Amino acid sequence: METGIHNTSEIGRLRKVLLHRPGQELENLMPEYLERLLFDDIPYLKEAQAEHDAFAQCLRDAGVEVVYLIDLVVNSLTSPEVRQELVTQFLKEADLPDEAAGKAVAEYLSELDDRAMVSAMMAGIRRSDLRKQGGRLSDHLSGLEEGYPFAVDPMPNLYFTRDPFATIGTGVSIHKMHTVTRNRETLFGRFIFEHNPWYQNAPRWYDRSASSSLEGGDILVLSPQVLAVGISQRTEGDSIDQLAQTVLSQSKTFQKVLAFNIPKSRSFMHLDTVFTMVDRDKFTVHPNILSDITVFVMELGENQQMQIRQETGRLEDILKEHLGLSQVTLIPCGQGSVIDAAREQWSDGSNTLAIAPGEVVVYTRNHVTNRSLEEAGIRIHAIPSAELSRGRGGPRCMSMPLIRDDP
Ligand SMILES: NC(=[NH2+])NCCC[C@H](N)C(=O)O
Repeated sequence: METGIHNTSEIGRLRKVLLHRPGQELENLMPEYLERLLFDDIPYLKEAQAEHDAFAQCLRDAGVEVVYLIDLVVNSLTSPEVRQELVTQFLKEADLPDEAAGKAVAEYLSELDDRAMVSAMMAGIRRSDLRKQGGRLSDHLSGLEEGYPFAVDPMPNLYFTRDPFATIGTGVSIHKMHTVTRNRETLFGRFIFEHNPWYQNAPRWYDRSASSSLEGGDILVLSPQVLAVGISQRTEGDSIDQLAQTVLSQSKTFQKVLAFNIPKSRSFMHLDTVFTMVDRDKFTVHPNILSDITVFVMELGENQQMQIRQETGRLEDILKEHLGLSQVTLIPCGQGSVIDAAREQWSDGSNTLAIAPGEVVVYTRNHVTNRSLEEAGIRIHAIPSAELSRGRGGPRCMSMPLIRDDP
């Protein structure tokens, strides 16, 4: 059955990709709340949008069809009942202080058309946006009180479409995110894969109702047979158990999951911040994971029981063994310099997006790593990122492949 999804590798020619153009949610970032909202500074929206438009155009120039998250969500609102269901669940997850606030936000949203409503859900709702109710003076003072100025938090990380859900083969895993702020984003994925006519037939490999966290930056489709998943700051072992059991037992092609144990730190938040695939036998890596990395090899035995064995060694040898490669090229971030690796990994020098075998999108700012890629025979498309980088994500983070050619 056609599911609208076909993603069997990291490097097959990219045909269709999901992006989110940063919106007013970035104008609702405040210094005192940056940490909770997972940002390290406040991007200048106009420039961030210009940089993101350059990213989208770079993909279009390469023949990739770009679709935007807001369009998929709006096209999922196929009836007034579905729209109401989204509003109801959105309000439940908005951490509203009381019933009156819920009514005020519901009234505010009810006055908007579908597109404006979804945009407001993404951007966050300022208390000053809400029309004052009632004839009491106290109702009109609420906006003047000290205190938290938002009725509903913004979702500033939405432009990192890699993470809330992930396409794997012809299906999708919809995630439970490590943080509350990002878990709200996965509600849009639920509605797309439940109601959007293009995608509602996609098999589910994971669901946002799960109890343990899984994020898409930790999932790499290394081949039609092999998935890599990071055990990271954001993704728990229990989640990988569940994902591996479902994918290996229900998909028609995947045979193995490699669970890589990586440092649990903010700068190494996902596997794709330290490791991405740029060609059939070439990878970018952070020097810290080149050797003595531990991987758990997960396969189903004859009785469909999961069999797990632990391997520790050089990443190169692990990849050769499990991908059946005679040789592997590992391209170190920052050309292996401790200083340049630290600097460029922080601005996602390892976080490349392959648009075809040996052809990747990178940030111009990571010039040391970019030079390594070119010296290894990789064709790079460098895009500006002065503002986009402030969210701590790169070209791979900012994209979710919907259709790729097989590798
Ligand atoms: N796949 C990735 N590396 N995503 C990066 C996401 C960055 C975002 N600020 C967060 O902390 O979640």
